[in-house]
Amino acid sequence: MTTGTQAHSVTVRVPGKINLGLSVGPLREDGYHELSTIYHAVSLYDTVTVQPAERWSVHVTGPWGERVPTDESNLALVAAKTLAKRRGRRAKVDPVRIDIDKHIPVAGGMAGGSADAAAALVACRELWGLDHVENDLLELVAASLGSDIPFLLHGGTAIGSGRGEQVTPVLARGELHWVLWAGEGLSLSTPEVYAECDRLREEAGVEVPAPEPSGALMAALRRMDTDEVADALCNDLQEAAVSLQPSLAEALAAGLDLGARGALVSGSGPTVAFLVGSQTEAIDLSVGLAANGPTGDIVRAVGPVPGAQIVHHRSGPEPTRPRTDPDRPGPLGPVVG
Ligand SMILES: C[C@@](CO)(OP(=O)(O)O)[C@H](O)COP(=O)(O)OP(=O)(O)OC[C@H]1O[C@@H](n2ccc(N)nc2=O)[C@H](O)[C@@H]1O
Ligand SMILES: Nc1ncnc2c1ncn2[C@@H]1O[C@H](COP(=O)(O)OP(=O)(O)O)[C@@H](O)[C@H]1O
Repeated sequence: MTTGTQAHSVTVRVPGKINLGLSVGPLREDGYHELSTIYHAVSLYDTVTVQPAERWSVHVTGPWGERVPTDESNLALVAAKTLAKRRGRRAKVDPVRIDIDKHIPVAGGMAGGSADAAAALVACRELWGLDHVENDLLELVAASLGSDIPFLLHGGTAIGSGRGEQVTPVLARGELHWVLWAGEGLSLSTPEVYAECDRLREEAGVEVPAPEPSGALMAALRRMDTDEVADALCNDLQEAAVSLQPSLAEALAAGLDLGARGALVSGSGPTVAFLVGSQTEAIDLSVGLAANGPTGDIVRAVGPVPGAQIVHHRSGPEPTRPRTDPDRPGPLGPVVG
């Protein structure tokens, strides 16, 4: 898109995700597992702001800020630098300072690092005026950096296949209400959870079939019937996550006892997602968990919500109004108002 004036800063809001279904196939030769997953973006957001600077840097604030690396390994910084390399010969780009306001649990199975990477791609494309970088190229760059990143460009509810990087939107109407629980001091490494899943399967001597989307879950989403969705929630990584972090079993049981319609570990965990029927039920469950559940951070959220969206673009001395309606699910990439 053409901005006319040089942008001084661009702010992008990006959601975390849960996996409503996660079917994990056999280990591939490249070290990844073939997947069929149903991603679902929820209203727990990080905010990523980029602005031109003398040198590349990243600064992180917010409740999870202290757990995020600010060195060269930060995924938002990696994403920005990768886009800078892929910009094409004529486009000139300056280094950027990246500010992340971190609300998505770190190493929690909600793809927070991937979310920041997706946000950095959308923000830098806008800041640098890379109108020629089409969504397809942005998706390619995203996929090269992490399996979950392309989904965070889309948001909504979508099937992920391949290693998770191939994303197809699911037509689902209505809203689901969630209570998210992130246990105090808990974190799990994604590769370790996949490895534990392989180990448990080998130990049980099970033949691993090709992954496929759950028909029951797809049907429940078409009807958007909360109880049907609750019954169809499934995650092949849950057993492995609980094996590595046994306290998760207690958290899952506590939420169900306190009235959740359904419960599952989000992706590789350890965040637990509880499905409830309404905002009132979400408040009741949050209060119940805070009073009687295991210690952790408790957040209410709804889904689906759109992926990485520009919410503020400062191109002159005065801040401009938000350019998008961040609550309206939209197509891939920013929607210019
Ligand atoms: C499990 C999931 C479910 O959505 O998310 P999280 O729970 O981590 O957020 C994803 O598959 C995580 O995706 P992401 O975190 O982007 O993983 P990547 O950086 O691509 O890969 C990190 C490592 O995870 C393992 N991996 C990842 C994806 C996949 N399909 N098979 C794998 O075996 C590999 O060991 C890989 O080296
Ligand atoms: N911007 C970032 N936000 C969060 N984690 C990041 C970021 N950049 C790099 N990381 C690293 O990525 C790892 C995975 O974090 P995250 O994406 O939050 O979890 P998950 O893979 O479970 O969804 C963390 O251990 C952290 O060190």
